[in-house]
Amino acid sequence: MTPSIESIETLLVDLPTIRPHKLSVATMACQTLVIVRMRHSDGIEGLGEGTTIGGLSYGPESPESIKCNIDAYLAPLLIGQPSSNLNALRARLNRHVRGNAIAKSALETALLDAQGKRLGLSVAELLGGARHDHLPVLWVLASGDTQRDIDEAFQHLETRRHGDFKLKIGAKPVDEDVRHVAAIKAALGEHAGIRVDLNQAWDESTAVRGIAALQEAGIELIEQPIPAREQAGLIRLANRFEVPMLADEAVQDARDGLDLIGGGFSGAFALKIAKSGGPRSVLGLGDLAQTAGIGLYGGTLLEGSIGTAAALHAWATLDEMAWGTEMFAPLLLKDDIVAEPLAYRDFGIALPKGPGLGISLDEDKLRHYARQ
Ligand SMILES: O=C(O)C[C@H]1C=CC(=O)O1
Ligand SMILES: [Mn+2]
Repeated sequence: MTPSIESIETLLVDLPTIRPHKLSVATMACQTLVIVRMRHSDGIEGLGEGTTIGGLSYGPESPESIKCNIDAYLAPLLIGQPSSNLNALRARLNRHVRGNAIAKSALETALLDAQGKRLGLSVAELLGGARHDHLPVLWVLASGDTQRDIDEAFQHLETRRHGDFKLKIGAKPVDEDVRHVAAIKAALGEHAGIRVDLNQAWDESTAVRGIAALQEAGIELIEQPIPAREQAGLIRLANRFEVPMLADEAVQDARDGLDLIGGGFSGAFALKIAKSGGPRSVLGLGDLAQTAGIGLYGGTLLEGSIGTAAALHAWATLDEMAWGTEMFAPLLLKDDIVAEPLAYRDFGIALPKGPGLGISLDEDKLRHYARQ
């Protein structure tokens, strides 16, 4: 008998961060994971996860809306359906629910995890097979303090945990941000690549001034300097400067990718399972970018170990990513809810092995951190 989806449980899990994480849109002392436990009639459980950053400050979904919209709208569309046809289930969700890509990503992840466990295959194998079993991972310096960021960077270089760094800027006046970035770049010299992420903080004329100074300081990549909807502005900035632009919030899915490529964008794309609706859905944008010769970057919405593993399985199926990945968030959290933490070493992370995501829950930790 073909197995069917029996129940879908969602839990909000609050994990403290090891230090305040400061972005232009929010300062985080805690990350909330929306954990999905999807049970099937053959006794198999699939795990999924959705996250965002700072409640509603990053985008239109919050942890609470992800949970509520899964419980009220998405789960009822899946319960009772055959478990194994991911493409039919994706189409069903997209037909009846607009947007809500993070909620859909958590469900798509749980479906893939269950199917992998059922067939004895990893999620990467279900997606066509892994081309890499170790992916580079940078660290995000966002303590808000220049010297603390420099100390953090040297510590990660010495222990060979991270070799490149991304700086979160845009909350302070341009000149102050540029001084902060230039001081970190000067301290690290040629030891490490330094990129910045503005999270849409600047308008275009501020961006022209700021990027000129960042280029001069030796910064290698400028992520989402201006608002997501200003795609034409991002294309102009990419054409104006030698330092490449990385589209993040501006490129949610393949449709956005097509618009940017069609408009002559010459920078790189940040992929995120959360933006595109899951580890299978994100590959549409990945394939489009690779066809168009656009460099890729494996992005995160600061997922915990389950969401991070899901993204790694997707990234592993692609050609080598020109800009590596930022799948560091489990290390930003003080504790974990999985039995075996992900293995970070040699400036990167190992693709988890075993069927499905290759991840299992620590039930005690989950109970401890789950919101009542
Ligand atoms: O890139 C983003 O916009 C979101 C995220 C990724 C790293 C981080 O610290 O925040
Ligand atoms: Mn970003």
